[in-house]
Amino acid sequence: QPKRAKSDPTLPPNWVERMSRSRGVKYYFNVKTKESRWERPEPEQEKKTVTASHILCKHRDSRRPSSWREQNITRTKEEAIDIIKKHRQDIVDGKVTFEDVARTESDCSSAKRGGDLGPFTHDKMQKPFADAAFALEVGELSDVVISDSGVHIIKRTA
Ligand SMILES: O=C(N[C@H](Cc1nc2ccccc2[nH]1)C(=O)O)c1cc2ccccc2s1
Repeated sequence: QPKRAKSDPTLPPNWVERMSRSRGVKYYFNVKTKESRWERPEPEQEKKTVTASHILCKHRDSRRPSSWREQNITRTKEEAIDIIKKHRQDIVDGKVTFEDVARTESDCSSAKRGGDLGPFTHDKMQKPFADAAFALEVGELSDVVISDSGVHIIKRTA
């Protein structure tokens, strides 16, 4: 559904506007919980999630230049970008599957799950990563994405 504006005039589900006869002013009533309140309830901030997997190649300037596969990561960011581009090409050429590459090559602990991060809302991941993941269609593979953790490619799965 479309993103709701902060000043959204509609009310969240089950809430109705009523008039208080005694005070002659509006109040709000939840027809489900029978709760009533004077202040207008805010529309729920939509909790849209996407489910995605990724392959991460860390480098020496990564936030944590260490991983399950390499105790002290010293490659440069440029080298990490080249490595991720090669993985992406192999996946696109059908030489390997995304999950198999993630399992052996990803510097993220999600490597154990074929790179699967599970479902997440936009606010839960670093912005560049979240922006890229939320821009993908289901099944789509991202371009190279740079975050403070390193260099990623992302596949949206749901
Ligand atoms: O932040 C994680 N792992 C970091 C590396 C990393 N940095 C990320 C930044 C954005 C998205 C995924 C990312 N993974 C690490 O292992 O140093 C996560 C691991 C897992 C494992 C399962 C599900 C979610 C997550 S998020």
